[in-house]
Amino acid sequence: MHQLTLAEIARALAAKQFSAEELTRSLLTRIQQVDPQLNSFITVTEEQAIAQAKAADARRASGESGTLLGAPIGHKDLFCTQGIRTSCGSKILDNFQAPYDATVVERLSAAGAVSLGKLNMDEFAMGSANESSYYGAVKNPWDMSRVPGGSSGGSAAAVAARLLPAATGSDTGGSIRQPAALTNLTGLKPTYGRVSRWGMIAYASSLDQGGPIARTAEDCALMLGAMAGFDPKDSTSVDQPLDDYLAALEKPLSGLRIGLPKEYFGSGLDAKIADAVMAAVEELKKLGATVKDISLPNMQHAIPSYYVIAPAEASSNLSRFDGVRFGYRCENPVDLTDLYKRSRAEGFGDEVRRRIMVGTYALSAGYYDAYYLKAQKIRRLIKNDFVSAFEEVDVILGPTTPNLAWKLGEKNNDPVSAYLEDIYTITANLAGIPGISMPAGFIDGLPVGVQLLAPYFQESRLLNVAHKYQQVIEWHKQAPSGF
Ligand SMILES: NC(=O)C[C@H](N)C(=O)O
Repeated sequence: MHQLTLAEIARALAAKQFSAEELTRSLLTRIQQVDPQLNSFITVTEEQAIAQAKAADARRASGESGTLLGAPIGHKDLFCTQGIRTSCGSKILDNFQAPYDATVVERLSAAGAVSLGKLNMDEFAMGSANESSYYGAVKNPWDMSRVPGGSSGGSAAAVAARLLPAATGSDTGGSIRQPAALTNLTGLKPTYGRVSRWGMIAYASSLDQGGPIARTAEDCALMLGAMAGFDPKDSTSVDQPLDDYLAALEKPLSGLRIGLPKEYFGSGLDAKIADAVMAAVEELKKLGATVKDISLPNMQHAIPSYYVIAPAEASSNLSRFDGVRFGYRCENPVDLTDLYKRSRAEGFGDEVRRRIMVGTYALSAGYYDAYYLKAQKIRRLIKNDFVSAFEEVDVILGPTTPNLAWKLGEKNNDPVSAYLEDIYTITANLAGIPGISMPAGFIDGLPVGVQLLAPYFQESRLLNVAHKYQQVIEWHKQAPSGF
């Protein structure tokens, strides 16, 4: 059962090959057996999952038939879940139980999805390796001595290891696409504003966006259909009609114009990854696509501007964790200042503290214009690059990451080298456009991802291209050995 995709599960449940309860119980047993080595879950919600599965079976018995009815999923542990710990991978929220469900959680459960638990992540989504979690590093099922990517590393590892067919993630600078690439999965970052951020703990509010991680584009379409849509509770949510993501999957690719930005193939890219990416381009050409060389001239400024904007927004967002209102409080504070200082110093990990300090500095009087404002101006230039590129092409294609999954601990003493791993993904967040990563082969047994970017609100186009590609290649069907 654990090898089935969401779409296959939907068919099997409809054909009564097994019940949602049977499926849920079998996956819960598998999680119990397999996850201790991987560490992909922070909290397994066994009782709630069985109750939800029983409810899904009852709904089906009374005539309902939604595609996600009874489908097992997991949530990145930054989506608030009522009465269940939502830790954000941090000690400071280790004791936090949200009083409400995030809109994404609510929508998926209304569709009948069964949540098996909360998935590990980099602390406050800050990281590309899932090593900054208070709950320990997550392992990559393709090589247990390597990282699964981050910050949605628990979501990626759990889906790659067939503990779950799909999971939610969030992407501020690549956190859905990069772990998907490093674990042979398909991960979609929707347009900024497409998926509600209500109840998704904020890291960098002008960049954060929730989205799905699954094995196939078809499954991402199923998930997105339930997750996306206008939410009056999120002021950045966009009131625009949803596409029929499933119907769009089958559109032929003849005439599709693909842009290959020269900046995505420059120095810093592993040559073998470049070859795998070009092999994917050849497959897409066979399906009728045409290819054009393009340029995104301001891409070189993306990392520096992101690493000003994201920490600046984080320093503001994370000021609410003060030891007073909720979360961790230090023992025996001598006065209020001591309470703030020690609760935050003891509650946050190194990477989060580093970013709060960088962000606070960037926003401080006298430096705002020099850093934050300048970074915002660069951001506009990056956006304009995409707008002009999309006048000539329908999608932009390149590698998702410059390197393969690295060894656990390898970049711990060099945060900048980890920041550089986001080079190809960050621009989509700065511009707000959607992006997808899809499996495109292996190098020395490690997965390679190809990234596709599209104009605003064209998630259906991305899912369509990835789906058509997945019908002619087999990469996404490969499972890590032993799983
Ligand atoms: N959250 C993300 O999208 C990951 C990115 N590597 C960051 O640390 O900001």
